Amino acid sequence: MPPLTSGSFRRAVLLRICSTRLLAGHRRASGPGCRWDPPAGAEELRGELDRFGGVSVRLARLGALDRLDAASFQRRLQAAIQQWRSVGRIAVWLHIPILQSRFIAPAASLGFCFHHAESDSSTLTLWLGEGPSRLPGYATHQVGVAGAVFDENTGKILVVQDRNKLKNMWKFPGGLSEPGEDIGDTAVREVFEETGIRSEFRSLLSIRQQHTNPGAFGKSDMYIICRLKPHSFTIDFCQHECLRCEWMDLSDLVKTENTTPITSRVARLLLYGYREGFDKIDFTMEELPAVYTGLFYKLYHKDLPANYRTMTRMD
Ligand SMILES: NC(=O)C1=CN([C@@H]2O[C@H](COP(=O)(O)OP(=O)(O)OC[C@H]3O[C@@H](n4cnc5c(N)ncnc54)[C@H](O)[C@@H]3O)[C@@H](O)[C@H]2O)C=CC1
Ligand SMILES: [Mg+2]
Repeated sequence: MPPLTSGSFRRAVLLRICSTRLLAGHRRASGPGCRWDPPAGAEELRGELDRFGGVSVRLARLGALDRLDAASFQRRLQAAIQQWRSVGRIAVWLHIPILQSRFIAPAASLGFCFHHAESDSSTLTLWLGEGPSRLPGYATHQVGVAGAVFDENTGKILVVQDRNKLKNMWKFPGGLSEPGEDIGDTAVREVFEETGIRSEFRSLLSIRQQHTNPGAFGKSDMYIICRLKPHSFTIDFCQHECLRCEWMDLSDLVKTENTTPITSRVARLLLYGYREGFDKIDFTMEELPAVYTGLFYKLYHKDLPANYRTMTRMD
């Protein structure tokens, strides 16, 4: 390395200080205001800046904390908060691996709250900006999907009675969507798991939204019913979940009182589609590219005539 002149030495020192600040999230990372002494202990809690002006600290990446006790952690976190405040950070996201959960209580005593938890870690947040917190909440809804498997050749619909319910009413087989699973795939999977029937996604028929749902741990519940076409017909139902399972005349499901209001309504919708054409009731699906991200998404809506799809101006 060539010897440093006094000018280049000063630039090198400034560069080092400024890059330290970038790691810790300093707003005024260049220019004469760059001189800065971090409070003792704050340096160990290095975080990454996000594009909103918050700092994200991942304890799993900070090896120096391995042998730290809760009280020492609290002192370091307090010093770090003081530093983040002084440089105008708006929020702190603290990601704590489950095996370092001893750090949760000290963080909470400094004002942190839970944002969410996954199986092996929890994330706590502290709002440092002005006014009430503008941080977005975590997942708000549970998504359940049912399959209305309708055989157009016989006019029969696949229905089950739930084993674990207090009242044994007829309903469509279905269940909770898994993370990353498409709606149609959930319907086909749940129908197969509960009834042994193989089927294919045709359309989305209805969405119910319900809040403070006891079955969703008090959160909101989206219950989506899809129309499926059967590919097999021999029932082999799941004894754990279902009490009964059968192919029922759609007209009987419309008439029966032994069903839930939503099942009854969708049975009427299906009867209307069966008689007048499914295009009257179907929201079909198309996969489209997302802007910027390189990902794809599924879009559901009523059929759009070809001339409207290609329309470039209003005639
Ligand atoms: N209107 C309707 O016809 C009905 C609609 N739904 C909707 O269906 C969706 C959920 O469908 P499910 O068939 O319930 O889901 P699912 O088919 O994924 O089954 C849930 C499984 O978890 C088990 N389970 C649930 N809580 C449990 C606990 N605390 N301890 C042990 N095991 C537990 C159940 O026994 C069942 O085996 C929701 O969106 C719900 O709102 C549910 C029932 C009726
Ligand atoms: Mg189920």
